[in-house]
Amino acid sequence: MDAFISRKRRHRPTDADASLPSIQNNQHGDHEDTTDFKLAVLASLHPDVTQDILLEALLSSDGQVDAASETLTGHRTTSSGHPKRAKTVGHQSTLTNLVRSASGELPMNKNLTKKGKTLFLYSPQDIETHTPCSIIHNFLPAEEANSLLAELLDEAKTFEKETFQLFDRTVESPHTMSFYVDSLKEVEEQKTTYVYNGSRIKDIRQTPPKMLSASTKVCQAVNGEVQRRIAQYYPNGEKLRHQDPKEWKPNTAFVNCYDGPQQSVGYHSDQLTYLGPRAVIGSLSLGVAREFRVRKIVPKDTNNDSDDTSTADSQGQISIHLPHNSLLVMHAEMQEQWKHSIVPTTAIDPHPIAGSKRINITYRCYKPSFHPKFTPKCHCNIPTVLRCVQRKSENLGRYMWMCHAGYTPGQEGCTFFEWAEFDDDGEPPWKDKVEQPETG
Ligand SMILES: O=C(O)CCC(=O)C(=O)O
Ligand SMILES: [Fe+2]
Repeated sequence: MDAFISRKRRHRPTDADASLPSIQNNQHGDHEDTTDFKLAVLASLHPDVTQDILLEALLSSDGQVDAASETLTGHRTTSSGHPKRAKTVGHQSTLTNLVRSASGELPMNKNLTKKGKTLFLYSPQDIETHTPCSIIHNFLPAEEANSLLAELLDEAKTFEKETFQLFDRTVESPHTMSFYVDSLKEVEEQKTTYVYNGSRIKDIRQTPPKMLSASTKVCQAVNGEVQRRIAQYYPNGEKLRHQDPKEWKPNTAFVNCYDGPQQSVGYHSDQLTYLGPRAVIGSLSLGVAREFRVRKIVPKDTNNDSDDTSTADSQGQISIHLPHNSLLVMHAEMQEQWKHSIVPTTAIDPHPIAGSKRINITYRCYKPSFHPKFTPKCHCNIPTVLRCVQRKSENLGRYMWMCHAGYTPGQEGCTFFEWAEFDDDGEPPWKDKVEQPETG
């Protein structure tokens, strides 16, 4: 997984400030001082406390993270001594029949979530109709899924939590992870060239055999799903602007391990720096089933107070059930406009092989033209991070290159900011300098 959170920059006025959009942090990515960011901070400091309790504490502390944290330290458990339980209002249903229009068209934009509510979806049809994701259950042959799970449980014994600097504290991610590339040469290159939140990832490994062979199947399935998505859901059956028309070929993966029901990852969008705009991600779940929550990012200056319940607002969320051996495809509209998370829960059904653990592999396609030797460098001489304006209507959807050195403990960032431009296929202006790998 990418850095699941990054610290808020100390504000220093810049020339770009006038036009600087308010941005969101994300995993392998971005937040700033949004409620999500504060909730993620609190979740890191209080991993045993449920999201709604965190939110309550934050609200009663006027949005002050430190004050909310103190409240939670005093009230971590109920009088019975048990951690407080979520009071999430949820409902589960098969919605397909309910929402299909008379013409049989799939009403993609008719979101059914409502402020403060969670809609639980299980069927592939419901999931692809109401979220930018599609899912394939029982993806690998059962034996293959089990042996891949065993291989990764073994790997996960030595996974570590990611640590990052947050104000004066060093905070740990609420689960463990490692990063995989397919060859030793790429391991070396990652160690010396690629930058994540201003520093290098320490634990980079070579993809083990079963994960590598699963990757071939993931590749085929994801490309099939992408083509189907374009044909069935996108306007005029055409790919999105900035979406890469070429075959999606995974060459890197974050493997996450969630050990027990309380391990989680906060709301984030995945970082696009090395994937480019409109990225597609294939996410294979193994072991204990968990809930994957998604929610649409609503620009801040949009009026969210209306009673229009057909529009997903910044609070309403959709929960996608991710059982063992399911492949979730996050499509090209996901990272720019939606956030996702794995929420802590109070109970799980143990898995016969994994016990209380869930393993998740997010297969990604790092693109040659987004190699850090090509992307803009900031004044600190560090390759910059690619972000998308997600919250402000002004400049919504525009991309920008920014310094991310300040996210590393002990390091100060600079004020570098540059709008990022891409052609219709998501290629940057320097694409002609880049040697493209052979396709096929
Ligand atoms: O565990 C999951 O399903 C999601 C992980 C994730 O969001 C990530 O690695 O970026
Ligand atoms: Fe993610």
